[in-house]
Amino acid sequence: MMAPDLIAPSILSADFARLGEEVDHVLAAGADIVHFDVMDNHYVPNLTIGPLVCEALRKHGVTAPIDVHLMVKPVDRIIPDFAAAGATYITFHPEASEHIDRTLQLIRNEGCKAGLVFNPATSLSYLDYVMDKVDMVLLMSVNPGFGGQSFIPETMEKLRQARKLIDASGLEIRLEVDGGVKADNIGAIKAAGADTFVSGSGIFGKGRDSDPHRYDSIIQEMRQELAR
Ligand SMILES: O=C(CO)[C@@H](O)[C@H](O)COP(=O)(O)O
Repeated sequence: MMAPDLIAPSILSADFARLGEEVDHVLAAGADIVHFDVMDNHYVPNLTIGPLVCEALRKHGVTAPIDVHLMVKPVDRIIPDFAAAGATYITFHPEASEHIDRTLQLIRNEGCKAGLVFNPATSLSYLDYVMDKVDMVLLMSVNPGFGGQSFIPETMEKLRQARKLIDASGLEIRLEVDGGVKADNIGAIKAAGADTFVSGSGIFGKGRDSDPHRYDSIIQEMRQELAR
């Protein structure tokens, strides 16, 4: 049975100068979880935010789950810091770990939910021997590093394959998709098997407009598309 849909605004596209307020607004508008992109200018060609910002959001009063997507290599050293900072999910790329099984166990041992992230050209076979140690499978529908890119259509078939693997496992594993997700394709992405939808520019937009009601209407529109 499919888990309830979760909408996860990617704060990469938020106004960082007003981050707490931006997160409050998207959550008040009906978003379910906060997607938190960590880039190290090494694994990906961009540099973003770390555990201090995650902790600051918790101190600000954010109680919603925080879904930390680590685009960081090597990855293990930073995991305890994010757990201490209040991360709920911690996901990482298999290419960024020398010992995938160990990294997944480390995340769970730190009290967080663990996930593996698949770039568009990364094989789902990385799941083969670790399915029982995974709480989330995240399929990138763009190459990681930047917001505002276009959804790669081949992701639809990969989502169908991942959905089959998850259903066959009988385990409670979320299937998240990230990159180019907007109100006009979210319905088709759900139909392909996703249950967790990351959207950055699709929710925050490019204009960095501070009108919070904009978030109400876009998240409502996404919910309507998901309910079709
Ligand atoms: O991890 C990433 C990019 O590497 C994403 O979370 C982006 O932030 C998604 O942005 P949009 O494609 O939705 O604008």
